Amino acid sequence: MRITVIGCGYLGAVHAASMAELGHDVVGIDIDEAKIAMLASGRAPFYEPGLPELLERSLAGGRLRFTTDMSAARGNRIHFVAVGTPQKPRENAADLRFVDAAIDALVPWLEAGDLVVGKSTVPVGTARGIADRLAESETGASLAWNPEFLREGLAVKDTLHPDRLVYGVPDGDPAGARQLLDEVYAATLSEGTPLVVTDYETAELVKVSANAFLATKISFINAMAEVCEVVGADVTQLADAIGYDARIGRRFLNAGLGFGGGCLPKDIRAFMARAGELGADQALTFLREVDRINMRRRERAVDLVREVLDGSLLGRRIAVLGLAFKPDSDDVRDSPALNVAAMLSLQGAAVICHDPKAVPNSRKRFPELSYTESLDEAVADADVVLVLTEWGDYLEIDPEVLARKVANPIVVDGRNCLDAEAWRAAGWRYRALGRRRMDARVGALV
Ligand SMILES: NC(=O)C1=CN([C@@H]2O[C@H](COP(=O)(O)OP(=O)(O)OC[C@H]3O[C@@H](n4cnc5c(N)ncnc54)[C@H](O)[C@@H]3O)[C@@H](O)[C@H]2O)C=CC1
Ligand SMILES: O=C(O)[C@H]1O[C@H](OP(=O)(O)OP(=O)(O)OC[C@H]2O[C@@H](n3ccc(=O)[nH]c3=O)[C@H](O)[C@@H]2O)[C@H](O)[C@@H](O)[C@@H]1O
Repeated sequence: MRITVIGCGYLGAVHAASMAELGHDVVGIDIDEAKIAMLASGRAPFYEPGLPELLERSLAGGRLRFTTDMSAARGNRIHFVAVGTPQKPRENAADLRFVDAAIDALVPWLEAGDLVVGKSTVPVGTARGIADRLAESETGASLAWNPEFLREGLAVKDTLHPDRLVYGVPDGDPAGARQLLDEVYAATLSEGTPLVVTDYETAELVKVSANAFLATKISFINAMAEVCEVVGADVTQLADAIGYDARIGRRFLNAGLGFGGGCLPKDIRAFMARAGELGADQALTFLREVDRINMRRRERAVDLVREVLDGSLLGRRIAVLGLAFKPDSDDVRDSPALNVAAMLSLQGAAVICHDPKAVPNSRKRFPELSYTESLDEAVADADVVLVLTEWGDYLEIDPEVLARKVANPIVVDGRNCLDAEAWRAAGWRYRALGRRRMDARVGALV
């Protein structure tokens, strides 16, 4: 099948390379010339495990190319739209400018029988509006909505082997969108991947409600962490214990700094905004609380650092390990870690930041912070070490070795990811969000 993918960011680049991996003939189109130049030369413009290998294979095999020229869409049968839908400045609503511009640019190249397939995350009602525009264009092209559920860091696996596929198609599916999409995803469907074929609105809502549920689950456990902090209980044991109940499940119950990234925060806000426009805002007021609980975690982390430094941040040397919003990604969009680093710096601390992959993006976002690519340099003479993103590199740190490099062996585990007992045994004062205070030096609860 000849396929266009419009928008080659975290979603689109992986989607284009994965479609080529499935054997299709794919052209990826983006307005960002630098990004396209990198992709065309086989380099991923962001860190995503497995993507460089996919790019290399498909580019060499001639099944994949990249361009900024929309006319390359001509003659293709399927046109995926994977452009950004960020939060509007100073508003909760999604900014649909990029989707509108992509459709405008695509329409002149569409032909009868073509299928435009929305993948971007959009407010419910967007697809029907685009379908109407396509109908007015008299190109004979039609629309399906096929939301994407991939996770950064696992994007290639999630695209090639998703938990489910969802197709939003018009009533009666006159253009045979389902059949075309079944051809696109034939290899995936042959693995028994569950498929939900539904209307546009349900497809759009499946996407945002899935993200809203995940955000709610994280904020639920972080609300429990707040209570644990007050009574001296341990949220990680609590999560383990409730997670054994199959109805609850342990996944997405990791308490800590909360959720960030280019999707969960903006998606729950856009969902609330859309519900408000539809007069259904009461249904989603709980998401406001989910957002607030989430943002409070960042402030709590700053308070905890101040607490372990006996009340004063001024001039104190703080090693921040981890800047990406999650491990195995270089994405710092709405990153809790970077946000905490910036807050500490603003409050007068001498912050030095390390991340295995996200330093360049962090530097662009906050040039005023100090960065290093060397873990040793980051922790040298630190008054406190913060682990804010649970990269594998940090989980492998030997606390005994690290203790010899810092000024004070104090660690704040913002992700509840370290082996607390091992760090305490190595002489560290270990503190974490949502867990009781235990000071190795006095060997008791403090
Ligand atoms: N990042 C992720 O893990 C996932 C993202 N999504 C959704 O996918 C969409 C894209 O997200 P990301 O890839 O993260 O964003 P991104 O910002 O990394 O990529 C968006 C790309 O679209 C390009 N673009 C903007 N206007 C264009 C136009 N008129 N023509 C061609 N290209 C254009 C930009 O230059 C950029 O490269 C969003 O709606 C997001 O919510 C959905 C699932 C997963
Ligand atoms: O719409 C999207 O873009 C994507 O958003 C999320 O994927 P992603 O943002 O890549 O990352 P997640 O693994 O969901 O993590 C999101 C944030 O929640 C945090 N998190 C996750 C799990 C947890 O238990 N606790 C927790 O704080 C992570 O640290 C991270 O900051 C969803 O998981 C994907 O299904 C969805 O496609």
